[in-house]
Amino acid sequence: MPQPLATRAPAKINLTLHVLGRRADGYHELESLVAFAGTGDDLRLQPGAGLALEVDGPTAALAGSGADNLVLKAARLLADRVEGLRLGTFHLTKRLPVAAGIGGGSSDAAAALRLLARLNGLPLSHPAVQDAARLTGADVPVCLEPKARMMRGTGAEIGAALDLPRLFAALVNPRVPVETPAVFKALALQPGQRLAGEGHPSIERSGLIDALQAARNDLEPPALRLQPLIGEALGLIRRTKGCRLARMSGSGATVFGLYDDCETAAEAAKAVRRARPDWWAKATSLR
Ligand SMILES: C[C@@](CO)(OP(=O)(O)O)[C@H](O)COP(=O)(O)OP(=O)(O)OC[C@H]1O[C@@H](n2ccc(N)nc2=O)[C@H](O)[C@@H]1O
Ligand SMILES: Nc1ncnc2c1ncn2[C@@H]1O[C@H](COP(=O)(O)OP(=O)(O)O)[C@@H](O)[C@H]1O
Repeated sequence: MPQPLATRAPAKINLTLHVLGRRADGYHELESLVAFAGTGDDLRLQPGAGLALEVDGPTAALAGSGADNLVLKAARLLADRVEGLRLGTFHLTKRLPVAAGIGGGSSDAAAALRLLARLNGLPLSHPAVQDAARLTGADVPVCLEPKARMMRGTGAEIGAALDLPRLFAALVNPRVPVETPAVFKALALQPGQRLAGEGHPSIERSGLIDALQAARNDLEPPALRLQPLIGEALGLIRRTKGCRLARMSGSGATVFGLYDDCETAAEAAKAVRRARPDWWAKATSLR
């Protein structure tokens, strides 16, 4: 039997997320600095006949293993574009909270495309891989090669990988799902409407946290209106010792705190777990 292939599907964190406006087709134009966490899901592919998916892990039931799992959606979209694509059985170990603003499903889909590309000798720059990523979901292209970079447009315009210093973070999710379309809808922009706001600060290696402080997540206010527990999570993170910045990722509900070193981030995650043992809290590095 051929050896299984394996890859990590790291959590995606939007360190910033500026909404520039809404396009005529209803999608929103974004400018977002995206980074990836040390924590994530794991995906294996056992090459073989047909396409199948098995899912286990703490959040498996929430992600589901049916045809609408983004792993299968991405694999099908690639198989539709590459004749004779070698497939097999995927095994997903699902740990990330679902519908959480950290792109777990998108990262899983991107991981599936990485494994299929490796199995079939396709570069990730291959048009079929790029198209399958874009058509699976707005966040999938940035997850294909998970390194910190700027993401623009609706998500398809991906900047070069950035050489940023490692950031130390605590991620907190109050275990309430927040649906991305509902948050964009609650922004209440009309098609064609632009959102006024300071431009995105330039991102450089030095003074990174200062630049992040000067930016924002425009989805935070509408998400907070829909799910007030996000405000509670932000308050809790903000009060942890050594917190340099507290912000929501993506469309929520996961929030993150940034710290100067990994011990302080670990202490913060511990403090959150003590205060809210029922929540998901994890210390991790971002890059
Ligand atoms: C908000 C972000 C920020 O990175 O992340 P998450 O909160 O999902 O992690 C992404 O833009 C989400 O990407 P993704 O979750 O892949 O979105 P999709 O499934 O393609 O789209 C879900 C819905 O969100 C809205 N949507 C998405 C992206 C975008 N630029 N404008 C939008 O208006 C649309 O209503 C769309 O129908
Ligand atoms: N592999 C997967 N992991 C998580 N969610 C998935 C997956 N496949 C499909 N989904 C569906 O995609 C939706 C968004 O999930 P997810 O990617 O976790 O959201 P977010 O990007 O907000 O963190 C959920 O409603 C979930 O049911």
